[in-house]
Amino acid sequence: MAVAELSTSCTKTYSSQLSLSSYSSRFSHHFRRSFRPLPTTRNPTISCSVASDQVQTPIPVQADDLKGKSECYGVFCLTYDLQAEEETKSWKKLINIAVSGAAGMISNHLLFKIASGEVFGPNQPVALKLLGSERSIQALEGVAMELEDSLFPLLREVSIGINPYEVFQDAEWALLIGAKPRGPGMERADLLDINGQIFAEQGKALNASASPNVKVIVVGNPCNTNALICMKNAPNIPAKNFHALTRLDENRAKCQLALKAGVFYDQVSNMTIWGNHSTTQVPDFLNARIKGLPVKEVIKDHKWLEEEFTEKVQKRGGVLIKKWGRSSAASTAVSIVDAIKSLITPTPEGDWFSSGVYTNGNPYGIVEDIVFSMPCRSKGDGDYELVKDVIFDDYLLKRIKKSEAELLAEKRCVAHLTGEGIGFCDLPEDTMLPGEM
Ligand SMILES: NC(=O)C1=CN([C@@H]2O[C@H](COP(=O)(O)OP(=O)(O)OC[C@H]3O[C@@H](n4cnc5c(N)ncnc54)[C@H](OP(=O)(O)O)[C@@H]3O)[C@@H](O)[C@H]2O)C=CC1
Ligand SMILES: O=C([O-])CC(=O)C(=O)O
Repeated sequence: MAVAELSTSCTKTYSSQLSLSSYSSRFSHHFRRSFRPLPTTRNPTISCSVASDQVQTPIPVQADDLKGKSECYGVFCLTYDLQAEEETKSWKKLINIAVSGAAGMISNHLLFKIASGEVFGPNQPVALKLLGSERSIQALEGVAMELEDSLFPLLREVSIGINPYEVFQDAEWALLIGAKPRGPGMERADLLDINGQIFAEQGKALNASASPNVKVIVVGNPCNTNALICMKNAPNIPAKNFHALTRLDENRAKCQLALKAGVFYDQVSNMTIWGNHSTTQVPDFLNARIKGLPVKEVIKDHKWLEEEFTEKVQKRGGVLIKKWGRSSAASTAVSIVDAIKSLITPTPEGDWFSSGVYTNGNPYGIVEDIVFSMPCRSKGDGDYELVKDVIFDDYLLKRIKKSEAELLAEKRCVAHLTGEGIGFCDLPEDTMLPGEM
């Protein structure tokens, strides 16, 4: 089946039959310019273990070694018996955390938080499994060196590799951050396809290699649809385990409400972001609370809520890029930590958190079979339930519908990557990431 570009600039069809190489060679010039097929053969992972009772000489790994060998890295080649030490023998079983885009900006903040114990707790040793690419492998070694030099007691294994099937082996958490940023002149449809290929491949790899109950948080944009693609390519993993990160949007919304109300942001609760991590997202001021009161009772300027507040949250990422010259990385890492903690800690009574999750069985009438940000509660077991007691008004429903329509259009656009036929892109003109303006 041939790929055909249709007449308008944001309308394309894609076939699920094409291999990556035939796809890239037959597609339009900017795909050819920027497309990099993922490795299809298994490349070695560098496994770095400090969890058994042997002691080995550290051998630094050179980038060139990666193709042929599997070696541990520096201090992580040393091995220890955790049971032999008084301090470590009460620790929990080591958990495996896979991170893609591990040499990127967000990961540069996140990895050190995880390794420090800030995320999973002071008795939880962690293994970091870092996924890079041929492009980033040197940088990934630099990251591993910084992890070494940080002397984190809880960091017991580090592995780096460029093959997701190997890096995701036995992963209990997969934090999928790596994705191509949208470049000048690139259509959203192109971005959906390029990044969708990455997430289809990583879904397959998770399906084949990860722990069957792995929790997956997709950060790389467009994260809702990437999460859907990943999920569809991983049929052995429960659909409920896939999240698209909208926690940064929730945090941004809480901050703006606190600022307007003149309170500290810990007074803002029940903050839902509905929908897509894009400029159609809906920060819900109808159900949110300030000091336990409905926001609309505290902030009387409802026009501000509907217009300024909503737009501020939707476009916060773009404003930040203009100031900083790059997209939010530190606050995104913090929000990933928040998202994980929300799943491994019981949600405070009466409160909830937002996450982009699979819509099947949702109680709000949102169309099924998409990944949509909704209010969730957790018992702290890694799972969540959707919150039932939320209210809607016409404004909220209308906005939710718009985000839903956008996600349905994105889904049609990636049908070739979800096993649902030929992708057809008829995206709304104003479809944007929060970082774009
Ligand atoms: N959901 C959310 O709230 C937010 C999401 N984001 C998204 O997170 C993602 C990562 O952001 P950030 O860490 O700042 O980005 P960086 O540019 O610093 O890192 C991105 C990583 O993606 C990888 N990548 C995968 N494919 C490609 C490709 N074709 N071209 C270039 N790089 C590629 C690269 O790693 P490698 O070479 O190892 O594959 C790179 O290190 C982006 O998609 C961004 O839009 C950002 C902020 C908030
Ligand atoms: O558009 C981007 O890459 C940044 C982003 O998602 C955000 O800041 O919310």
